[in-house]
Amino acid sequence: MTNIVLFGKPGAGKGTQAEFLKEKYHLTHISTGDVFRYNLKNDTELGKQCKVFMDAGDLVPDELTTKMLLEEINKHPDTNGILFDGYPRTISQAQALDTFLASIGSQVAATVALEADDEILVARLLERGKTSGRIDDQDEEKIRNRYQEYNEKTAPLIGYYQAQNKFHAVNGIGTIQEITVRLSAVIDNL
Ligand SMILES: Nc1ncnc2c1ncn2[C@@H]1O[C@H](COP(=O)(O)OP(=O)(O)O)[C@@H](O)[C@H]1O
Repeated sequence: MTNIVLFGKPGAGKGTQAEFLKEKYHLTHISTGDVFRYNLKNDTELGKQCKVFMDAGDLVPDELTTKMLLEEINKHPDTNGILFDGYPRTISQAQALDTFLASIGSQVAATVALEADDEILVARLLERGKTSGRIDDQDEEKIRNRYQEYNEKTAPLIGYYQAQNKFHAVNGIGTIQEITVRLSAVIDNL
């Protein structure tokens, strides 16, 4: 299994790039944001539990998120590898992922980060909010809160993966195709 973590701030383009990478490398794409939104839309028990956090731009508690993530992974026992998009977002989630993957004889092969300036990303999200219907993309204050969550809770993962020699950063500014090429160069070298 080649498991890859796609890393980056909100709006960095993880979802867009995941669509290309999953085809190219035959990976199973798991987006925690997409799974949460699906549950919100369908008003499931999980959806009810995560709504208040998501609407505010806060992270959903680790326990709930990790339980959901492991259920998603278990749906694909024969996968070639998983492309994680939006998980892990905290050190505790990264540890839970490492423990789980080790228990099935696997590991994270690499974390690939899309880098971009905050101001460009905030503008991108506000633009996306005009058409996506996502409540968390329509209000600048909620967007700023997501960046604060990122800086406090998610940014420490850079050091976590650097310590394992698994962190690779690419420039996230350019055309979609240019960025796919940059990400592919990292993955091809693994
Ligand atoms: N790994 C996670 N841990 C906690 N909350 C998460 C996680 N992944 C997604 N969420 C929740 O879902 C929301 C949207 O996720 P996502 O679409 O990945 O966001 P973004 O576009 O901000 O990167 C987050 O703001 C958060 O509330």
